[in-house]
Amino acid sequence: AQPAAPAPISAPLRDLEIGQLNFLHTTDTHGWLAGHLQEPSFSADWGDYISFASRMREKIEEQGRDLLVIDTGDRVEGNGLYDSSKPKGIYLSEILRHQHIDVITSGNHELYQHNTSEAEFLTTVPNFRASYLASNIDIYHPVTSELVPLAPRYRKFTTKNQGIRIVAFGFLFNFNGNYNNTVVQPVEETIKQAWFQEAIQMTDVDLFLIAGHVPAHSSEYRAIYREIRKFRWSTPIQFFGGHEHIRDYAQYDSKAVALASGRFMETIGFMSIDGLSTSKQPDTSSNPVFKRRYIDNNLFSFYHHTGLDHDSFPTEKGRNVSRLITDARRALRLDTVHGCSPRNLWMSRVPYPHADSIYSWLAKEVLPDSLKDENRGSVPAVAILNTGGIRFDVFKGPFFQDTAFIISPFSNKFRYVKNVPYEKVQLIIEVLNKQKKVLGAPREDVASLDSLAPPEKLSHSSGALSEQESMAAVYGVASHQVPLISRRDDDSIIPGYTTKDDAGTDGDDTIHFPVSYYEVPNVFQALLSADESSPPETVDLVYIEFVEPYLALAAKFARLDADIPKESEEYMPSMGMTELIIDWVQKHWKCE
Ligand SMILES: Nc1ccn([C@@H]2O[C@H](COP(=O)(O)O)[C@@H](O)[C@H]2O)c(=O)n1
Repeated sequence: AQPAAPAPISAPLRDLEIGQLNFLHTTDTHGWLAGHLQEPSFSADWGDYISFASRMREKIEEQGRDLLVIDTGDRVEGNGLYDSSKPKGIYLSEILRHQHIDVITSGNHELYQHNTSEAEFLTTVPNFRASYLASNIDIYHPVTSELVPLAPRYRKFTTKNQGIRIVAFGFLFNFNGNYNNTVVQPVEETIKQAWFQEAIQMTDVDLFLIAGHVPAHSSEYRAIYREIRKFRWSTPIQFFGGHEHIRDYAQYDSKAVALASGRFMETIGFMSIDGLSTSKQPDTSSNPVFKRRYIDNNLFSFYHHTGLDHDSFPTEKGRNVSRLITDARRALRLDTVHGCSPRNLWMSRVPYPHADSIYSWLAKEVLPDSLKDENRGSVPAVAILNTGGIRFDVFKGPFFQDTAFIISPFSNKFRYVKNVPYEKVQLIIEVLNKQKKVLGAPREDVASLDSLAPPEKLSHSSGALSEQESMAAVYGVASHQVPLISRRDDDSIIPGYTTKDDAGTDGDDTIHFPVSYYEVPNVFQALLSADESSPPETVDLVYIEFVEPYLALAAKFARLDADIPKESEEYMPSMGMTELIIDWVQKHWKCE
């Protein structure tokens, strides 16, 4: 773990059930390779994970069984370790590559920017060679400009000890917010292609392995499942997914399941399968048994599951990688303290608006104080920001350089349109928050207004949680994420994930009591340079650039006669959201 990481807190644990074939799974790590330095439950780093995978492999292989390691993308954007270097990501790929990964795929965040997908193509794909799969992503080659697959479409391999014959794929959900140097083919089209048809109709396959940056419960995975079942009605299928940042498990039939393993290095997903046919014992009538576990990413859990301790657990490679992370964090000055937060500020543990909501803090304090374009003098303005642009909570106490990138990693700029009636702005906000879809939207990604909000909200609208569970979540019953820990006086149980999935309520390795979850709107607004007692007649409509396509459609819906992409200009060009927050904290949150 990192020198500054808090020690994990002991808690009651459920064991892992080792099978014939076992998996460790990460997804949506978003640069959190140092682990969580303010949360004991998630305080292990990528070096510890390397030791964990290696020790688990030793334990499993001693029994003649197999272990595969999977990562399903969104490794970038979301933490100072990735976002604060110039250029972004110069330390991350070197740290990542030391983990042995058997199947690795791309997420949407690897494709938002031109240079991110090129770095993927030129560095991460070669680093992981045959393990990187891209079944539905192409890239314009940086040198030849030819459209080529980002990585191989699929891979057939046989496991080392058991001889399990696997055909593996690597998918991305139907994403179209990518920069124009990549092409993401819709999953439903990809599965009609000859290469996919040939791959799923191969004989001598004991398991189809679908890794992807795709929610466990999703139309994309259902389409793949149906296509495979048309030809292979009884071959076991193991899906690994992500994107919604939740722990989730879907049972498609008795031989086909999907696991999603959370976000931000909070969770190491574990799966085991028993009863598979193998090259040594081909038996098509096998009845596999699937077991899943969501491991809290901390050393207490790792020691328990490996049966090792402080001295026997770490591997040399793991220790070296932890050191690499420490060095990178030092070079990036991520421990620099800009101020001290007087209270916790939550994304979804309190409703919005609320005195302890991070969005209320931004809307009422940070933006009115700091978002000002000198060229606009005292013209009143309303700023519209998507809640999904804010990625994490702020904890009471030191506000580090890293904290700024953790809560606001994206390099989105502000833009504005002049002279917009205040009433129209309010109508636009209502459309963005209340309408499920903007009517007549020309592009699928733009149509889904849920993409403006944090990804966890998607699981509520996509049905990963039942309506009842979703309501329970909104009313603060279901758990979602864990803030700074305080033990309940009466017992050893600490707050944390209490996941409910298709297999029940026993998935989490650590037994927790739940924390509350409230749904947030898609966008929130801040009134700038205005007398709050009476609303202005017209305002500058300021917005964070990620919302532009959605805003343009909502504006049409609200009958605002303006072509927003064409008529808008940069607002306060010198500052992005991250710098603005740092600046505000330095001025307002002195440490005592
Ligand atoms: N430049 C960006 C990129 C993304 N967002 C927000 O993040 C969401 C996607 O994140 P996932 O981890 O779910 O893939 C996206 O829908 C936006 O809400 C952003 O604000 N700016």
